[in-house]
This record gives sequence, structure tokens and C-alpha cells, in this order.
Amino acid sequence: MAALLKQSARLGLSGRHGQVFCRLPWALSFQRYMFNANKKILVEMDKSTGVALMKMANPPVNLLNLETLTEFAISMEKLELDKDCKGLILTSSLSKVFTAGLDIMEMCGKSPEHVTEFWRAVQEMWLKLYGSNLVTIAAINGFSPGAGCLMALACDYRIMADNVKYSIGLNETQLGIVAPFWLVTRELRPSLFS
Ligand SMILES: CCCCC/C=C/C(=O)SCCNC(=O)CCNC(=O)[C@H](O)C(C)(C)COP(=O)(O)OP(=O)(O)OC[C@H]1O[C@@H](n2cnc3c(N)ncnc32)[C@H](O)[C@@H]1OP(=O)(O)O
Repeated sequence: MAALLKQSARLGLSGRHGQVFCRLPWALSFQRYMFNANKKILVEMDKSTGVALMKMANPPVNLLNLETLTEFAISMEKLELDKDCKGLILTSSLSKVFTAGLDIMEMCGKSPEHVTEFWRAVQEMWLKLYGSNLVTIAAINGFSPGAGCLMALACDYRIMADNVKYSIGLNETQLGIVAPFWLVTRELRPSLFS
């Protein structure tokens, strides 16, 4: 853990008073670019370090709906195509929520076609993170239930803000949601299928 924190400090991440935050000076912008400004997924890429900071910015709780998941997948594709990008820090722009997970309303009273499209986007999000060539770090700076936990698990490293109030876990069965087979076979119980 100490080594991981040192690594994250080198990348510009610090943990203090229950917060994980990033020092990102705005000078030297020629080495830095942003995309998706004013959207739900903000990306700041620092060419001098090769590290991209991706912040979920969908208040009040960073729900992962179809729009956000699609934006996330497109952002990942752009970073994968950037030869200067070596690592990714995934975090939240909100003060106490990493993400509240999947937007339940995307599965409630919707057509089978919509639900299929939504779950395809969920799978795509996981594939993009789990299969990424970048070094991926989840900087979990708040509550992280359900798909928030899934996102964190799909990263290479996870660092969580030191605050006892924040929880993380796979609570989907409490909501009547069964973990999809592609996830169970690859991440949750791989030993059963190897
Ligand atoms: C292994 C398989 C994984 C893949 C399957 C994944 C499934 C999931 O992700 S299911 C979703 C799991 N998430 C939850 O159970 C989160 C429930 N939410 C919370 O616990 C809290 O909202 C919080 C701790 C994240 C934040 O609390 P707080 O700051 O007090 O905010 P509110 O509870 O007042 O929420 C604001 C607003 O957002 C609505 N909301 C919260 N979560 C969801 C959600 N997952 N889907 C849809 N809507 C959600 C909440 O109802 C409030 O709405 P309003 O009352 O209209 O303001």
C-alpha cells in the first residue's frame, strides 16, 4: 500500500483528511490538453508525465447511465490512441461520491431493446478498463457501490480515500440484479472457469 501511495504521489495524487485529490497546475498548457470539457467525463492529459486524469462529473452522484457510459468508452478509445498516454487515473469530481453505480432508471420500465443497449454499454465500459493497455488506477474518493466497485476492480490499482463513512462493494443482488456472466467468469470467480 505504501508503495502504491508513493507511486500515486509521483503521479500527482495525495490523500489527506479523507480526500484524494490531484495537483494539476494549469501552467505549461502546451504539454497538457483537455477533452470533453462541459461533459460528464472530463479528461486532462499531461504529455510531460504521460498520465491522464479522468474525472466523472455527473452530479449529484455520478450515475452511470447510457450517455455517461458511452462518453466513458469514447474517452478511453481516445486515450488508447494517444501514444503519449501511459497511465490513467480514474476519479470523481464530486466531494463524497466516486459513483453511485448504474442508473437504476435505465433498467426500470424501459423496452427490452433499451435494456440490451444499456447492458452492452456496461460491458463495453468494463472491457475498455479491464482490457486497457494503460496503467490504470482508481482513485476512489467517495462512495462506490455496485458498478463503482466494478470500475475499481477493473483497474490495475485501487486507492481509496481514508474516510470510514465511504463504502464500496457489490450490492447489486440487494437490488435484484444478477451479475452478468461475462463478469463472473472473468473477474469475480475466474477460478471456477479456468
Ligand atoms: C458485479 C455486478 C456489478 C454490475 C452491476 C451493477 C449494478 C449497480 O451498480 S446497481 C446500483 C448500485 N448503487 C447503489 O445502490 C447506490 C445507491 N445510492 C446511494 O447509496 C446513495 O445515493 C449515495 C451513498 C451514493 C449518495 O448519497 P447522497 O449523497 O445522500 O445522495 P442521494 O442518496 O440523496 O442520491 C441523490 C439522487 O440520486 C438518486 N440515486 C442514487 N443512486 C442511484 C442509482 N443507482 N440509480 C438511480 N438513482 C440513484 C437518488 O435516488 C437521489 O434522487 P432524488 O431523490 O431524485 O434526488
